[in-house]
Amino acid sequence: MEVYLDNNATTAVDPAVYEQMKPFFCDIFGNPNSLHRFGAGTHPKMMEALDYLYSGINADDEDDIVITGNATESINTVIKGIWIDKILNADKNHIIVSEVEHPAVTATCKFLESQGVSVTYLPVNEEGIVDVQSVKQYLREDTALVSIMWANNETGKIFPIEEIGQICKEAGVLFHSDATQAIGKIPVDVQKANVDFISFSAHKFHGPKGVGGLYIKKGNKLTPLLHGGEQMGGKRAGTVDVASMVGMGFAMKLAVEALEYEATEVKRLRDKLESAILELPETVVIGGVNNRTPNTTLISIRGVEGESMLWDLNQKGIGASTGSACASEDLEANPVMNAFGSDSELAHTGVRFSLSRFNTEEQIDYAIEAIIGAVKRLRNLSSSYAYAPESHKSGL
Ligand SMILES: Cc1ncc(COP(=O)(O)O)c(CN[C@@H](CS)C(=O)O)c1O
Repeated sequence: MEVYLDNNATTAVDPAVYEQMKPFFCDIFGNPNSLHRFGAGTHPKMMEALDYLYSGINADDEDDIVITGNATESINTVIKGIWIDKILNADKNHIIVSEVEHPAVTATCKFLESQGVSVTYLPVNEEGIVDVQSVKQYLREDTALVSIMWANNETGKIFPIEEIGQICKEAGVLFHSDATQAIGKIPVDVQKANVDFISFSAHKFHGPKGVGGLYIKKGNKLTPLLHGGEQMGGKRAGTVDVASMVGMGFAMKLAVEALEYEATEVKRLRDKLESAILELPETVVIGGVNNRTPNTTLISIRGVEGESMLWDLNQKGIGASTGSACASEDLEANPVMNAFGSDSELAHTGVRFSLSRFNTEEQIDYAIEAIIGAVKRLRNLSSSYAYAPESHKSGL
């Protein structure tokens, strides 16, 4: 049996999404910017896709949603656009992010630091989220942007976006949230959250890889990352991938319709898997079990190297990860677990399981049996592991 439990890395395209995309490869193939019928033929479904995207995040008609290549591009567009507009060409020079952001945020901020920008990396508390008051505490006269993720890709922890948005609004500071791990898992309402920008990727909610979105609240202007043709009103040059845009829009529609299923059935299967693993001694959920996206659990299993566990599970047809896929290659300690203050040994023991609406009870039962067997086998093989209850910190 094959069981895919790495949906925070990427999801399968929903077959219904694929059906919507098919016509735009060989039949309705015109360039949307062409004035003739072959180009105009793409417009109805492109407009429908935008309607689905706007309603999916409760965007106002006067707001903008720019179709990008992925969340990484959307995030770079916001952070580098603010750098150009508010720092290089104005009097700001400070950005606030959390220390557990995705590398698309942190690496971009590191680049800006190399260009002389001051960046504050807010710590997370024992719950794994940023304290709202710490945002207020670090705001400065020259703060150009606050960028805090909506939900963490490794722990699933949900951040207090509405409260942070209110603080930024009152302070007159622009607020971006990386919503990549929120859309399709929990409700995302850009009006309630007081965000100026959000970023997202279609392949996180059963849309195609290689297409994403950037929400820009009305009244906000950003120097584009990509210059060229007049696509997206000049906000993102380059011929639009029509099939992917249509796919992303339809995936958003289906994802919003499935939020109730995520909150109930997907959560039930995640809890079943997690509870079975927590029956084992010296296991703990990183960040605790509250206030998370319904599909995600990051579990530390003392005495079991994350990579060894993944190899063992892969042999049994199960796909999971030790943390974000983009950090999988390096065998560094998990930065999110480091942020929790976990010791170096523990920081290598995290395994992330992230479910989707396509996982079944049978698959989870199979995975539980395989995981329990793998843990027992690997602990028996470990030269350093001996069950000593007093040695394991409860919680992280
Ligand atoms: C919160 C967050 N923000 C941005 C991205 C980047 O998405 P792209 O479609 O690659 O551009 C991701 C993708 N995180 C995957 C791959 S590294 C994970 O395994 O956690 C994300 O989780």
